[in-house]
Amino acid sequence: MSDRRREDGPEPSAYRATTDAASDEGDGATAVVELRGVTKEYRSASETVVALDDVDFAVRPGEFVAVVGPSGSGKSTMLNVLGLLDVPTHGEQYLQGRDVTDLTDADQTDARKRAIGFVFQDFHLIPTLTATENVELPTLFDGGVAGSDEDATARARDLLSRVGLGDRLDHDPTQLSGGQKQRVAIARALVNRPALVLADEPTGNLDRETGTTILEEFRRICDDGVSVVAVTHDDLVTRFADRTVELVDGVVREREASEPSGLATSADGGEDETDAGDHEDSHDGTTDDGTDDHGDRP
Ligand SMILES: Nc1ncnc2c1ncn2[C@@H]1O[C@H](COP(=O)(O)OP(=O)(O)OP(=O)(O)O)[C@@H](O)[C@H]1O
Repeated sequence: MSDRRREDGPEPSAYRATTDAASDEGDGATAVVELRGVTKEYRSASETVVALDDVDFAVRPGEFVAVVGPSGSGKSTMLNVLGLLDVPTHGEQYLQGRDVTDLTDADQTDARKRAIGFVFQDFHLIPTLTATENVELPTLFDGGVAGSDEDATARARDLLSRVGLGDRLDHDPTQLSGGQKQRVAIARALVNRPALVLADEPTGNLDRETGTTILEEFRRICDDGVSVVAVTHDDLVTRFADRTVELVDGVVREREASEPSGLATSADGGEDETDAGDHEDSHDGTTDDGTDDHGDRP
């Protein structure tokens, strides 16, 4: 979590609304989302696959958590459950302190729209809409920004400016680079002021340098109190995350900070020269030499 945010106190968030009172885990921290003893089984006539096996997992406000693990270990299943896109077979789930385990489909959709934004590997932008229209899209189904009477177009433009695309507002996705498309997708994920952003391989289609700019964007989001959970095979993501959890055969375990990742190194196979170390030790918006690495963006 950001030291800067703690020092600065409760500034109004540029990205998200104040959340409802959520459960206190006993250490003063509030879980944005929590799984308690969650098991997810896929049953067919011939077999039952246990994709998640008695998983306990909680994310605090402003925390950036990377979820890694081998193919088939349950990462996508966990992201779908966290995003209220799939329901646990057993166990309990809380969103901002509210028990969402047994919500109706309609209530689940409502909770998802109000609290969760999604970012995908292949951006999922509508090619015939401008960047601004793509960001506005989630608000169109709800008659505006969730829980607010804010003008959706103005909010979309503001968010695009915040992610460095103030000069690309009316471009369509075919006129944008991969990194720019992903930043549009991040702005879209933030439009309804979510407490939680779920990202599925957010750097998967990006080169290392562009991936770094996207991860810096996630860090800025977290600095503003929004939590990010990213499923990834990319070692770079784990370097920017506050912590990494590993799934193996549906069982989750926390990875120690000192533990080697075991993931692939740089995309070109060479030695890793990323500046992510600046972020590992200091999530406060400054690099080790004290310069501001946030540019003039929030
Ligand atoms: N709809 C489904 N029906 C049956 N089995 C499923 C379904 N979805 C996933 N599974 C199984 O659940 C297990 C976990 O799958 P999941 O997609 O969550 O893994 P993953 O870690 O995301 O894999 P990858 O890294 O390859 O995307 C796998 O054994 C998979 O075959």
